Amino acid sequence: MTINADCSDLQLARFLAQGAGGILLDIAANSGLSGKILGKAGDKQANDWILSILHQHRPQDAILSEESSDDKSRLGHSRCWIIDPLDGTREYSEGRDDWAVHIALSIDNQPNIGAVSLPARDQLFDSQINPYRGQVATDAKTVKLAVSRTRNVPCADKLQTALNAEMLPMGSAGVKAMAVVQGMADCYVHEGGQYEWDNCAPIAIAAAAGLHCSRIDGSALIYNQDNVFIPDLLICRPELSVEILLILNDK
Ligand SMILES: Nc1ncnc2c1ncn2[C@@H]1O[C@H](COP(=O)(O)O)[C@@H](OP(=O)(O)O)[C@H]1O
Ligand SMILES: [Mg+2]
Repeated sequence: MTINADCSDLQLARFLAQGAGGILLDIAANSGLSGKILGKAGDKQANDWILSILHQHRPQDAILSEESSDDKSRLGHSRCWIIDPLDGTREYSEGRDDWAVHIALSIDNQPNIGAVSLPARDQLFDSQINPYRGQVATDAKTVKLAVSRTRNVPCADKLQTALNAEMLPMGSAGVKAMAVVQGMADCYVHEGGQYEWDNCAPIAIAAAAGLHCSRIDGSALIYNQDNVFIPDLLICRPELSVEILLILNDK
């Protein structure tokens, strides 16, 4: 796979998400590896390839990747690529299809450009996606919540009770965020922590699609920070955001 030297940031993000997805599918199909060893091999090979392309095409830009050490030199840069070469490593290792590749470009701490591939589903999303048009995920009576399939999320339980909502457990932050973008779910809520690479590209895409994106106290999500831990997040249909924020912040 190749890409033109004069490609745009969005074209590059799409190329990286798709190419790394192909590498991950190939390793899963042909390496003979399984379980955690498969996950580690996939993470490393996808990361190495993404970094080699970024070094070639955007040598001046900073990079923050889950799979690379962080010397914090990125803090002096306006432009920082924020990468999760394999989000949903657990699900990938188990041979499931709910895992993703996240490629984001943060400019001045904002999640400006994003591409997320769901390679096992042959899907690719980016931050020039058509705007959200108020599509309804359900029969409009039952709110559907995308939640972690392996982690306890107390605030999702709170929403389920208050809204009589239906839980849709699935792996990967990217998969859950894209479920809301696609209208398969109405809301993705997480607490207990994530890192910038887990949500920067998904948030860039969800925000471009017109969805509400914030921390669960309603404050903004900010990237390329000194501390890359992000305690919680909320992505939901915009017309639900006021009600959901009130429920989440009702003490
Ligand atoms: N409490 C927590 N602390 C750190 N990372 C977390 C976390 N909860 C979820 N994540 C990360 O968020 C991603 C989605 O998790 P989940 O499917 O449980 O919602 C996973 O990324 P990785 O697969 O890249 O490690 C997972 O590690
Ligand atoms: Mg991740």
